[in-house]
Amino acid sequence: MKPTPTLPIIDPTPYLPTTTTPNTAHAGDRARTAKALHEACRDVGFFYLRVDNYLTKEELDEVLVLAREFFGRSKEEKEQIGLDETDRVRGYQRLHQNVTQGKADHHEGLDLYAPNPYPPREQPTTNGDGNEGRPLRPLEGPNLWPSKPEQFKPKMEQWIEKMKVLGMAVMRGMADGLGMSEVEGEGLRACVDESFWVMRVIGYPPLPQGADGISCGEHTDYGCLTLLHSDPTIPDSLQVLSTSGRWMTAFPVEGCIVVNIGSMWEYWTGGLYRATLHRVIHKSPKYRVSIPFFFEPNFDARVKLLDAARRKADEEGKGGEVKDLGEKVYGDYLLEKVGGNFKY
Ligand SMILES: O=C(O)CCC(=O)C(=O)O
Ligand SMILES: [Fe+2]
Repeated sequence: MKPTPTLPIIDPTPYLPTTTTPNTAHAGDRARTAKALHEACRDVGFFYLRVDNYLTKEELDEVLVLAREFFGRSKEEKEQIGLDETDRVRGYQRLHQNVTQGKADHHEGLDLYAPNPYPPREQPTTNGDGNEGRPLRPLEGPNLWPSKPEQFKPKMEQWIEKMKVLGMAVMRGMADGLGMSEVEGEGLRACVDESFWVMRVIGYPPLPQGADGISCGEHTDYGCLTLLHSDPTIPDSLQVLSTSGRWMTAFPVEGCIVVNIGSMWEYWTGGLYRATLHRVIHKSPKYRVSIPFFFEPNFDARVKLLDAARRKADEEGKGGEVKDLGEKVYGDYLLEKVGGNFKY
């Protein structure tokens, strides 16, 4: 018997763009989705998002197959696109190179980001031998793509485009869920319409037998929405901390991805919505792959308490729980965070 899902399942279809623009979904369907998003973000910070109306089974499967194929290639080949080859943030990270709270994680990965976020500046002076005179700043370099498997880059690029649209649809639903006016919704969307997205392709070898290890240490995500697609055949790896303080397993549900909200939503809602702690403990014998896509604010977005969040909290008798956490420029926050992520 299949276990009952521990998280709510939400259908974003009424907010997805359709061939008839704008989406002519029934207002009642939108309201149901918006309410479900609000409750999930307020109560758990995690939910399942139905994507089987939006992505074919083939699309869902092929990116995982390509990820698995990439990790199956030789160490030398993978290290050719290692983090050290560019801005020390984009690229391949070997097993144990990623660190969470000072401890090495038991996974390897490939990190991809939206293009260079910095305004153009003068070309670096050369140091006489034709080499550039200054190192790249973090995030300044190009993404490093594997040349094999050949379909990796084009298929992942298609996935990125699909996830951007999906992220925006969820943001529309969340704006309605908070009771935002049309103008307020526009304001929120203007903070994410050029999302400085991040995508990680992660490979988890099983933890050594008998070890009490952790594959990815407990953490909250930094940004806005994490859209996580992982191997549906591996039941019990991702764990989410429930409000009662117990770890619960977010096992994969067919036709769904797992979504959680990051710290930026805490700034937007003064803590009404929570970025929930989660971790990965992968013990089963099969190598696990997962592809979290982080739909983040624009690099220069100024994130601060939304009036709508205050109103909503007051309406629900939770006004006292909302704390103005000040303003964060998303890109600055990201740079603070990525600096501590790796052991070089
Ligand atoms: O691989 C997973 O299931 C989760 C990964 C994760 O939490 C992260 O990369 O932030
Ligand atoms: Fe995470």
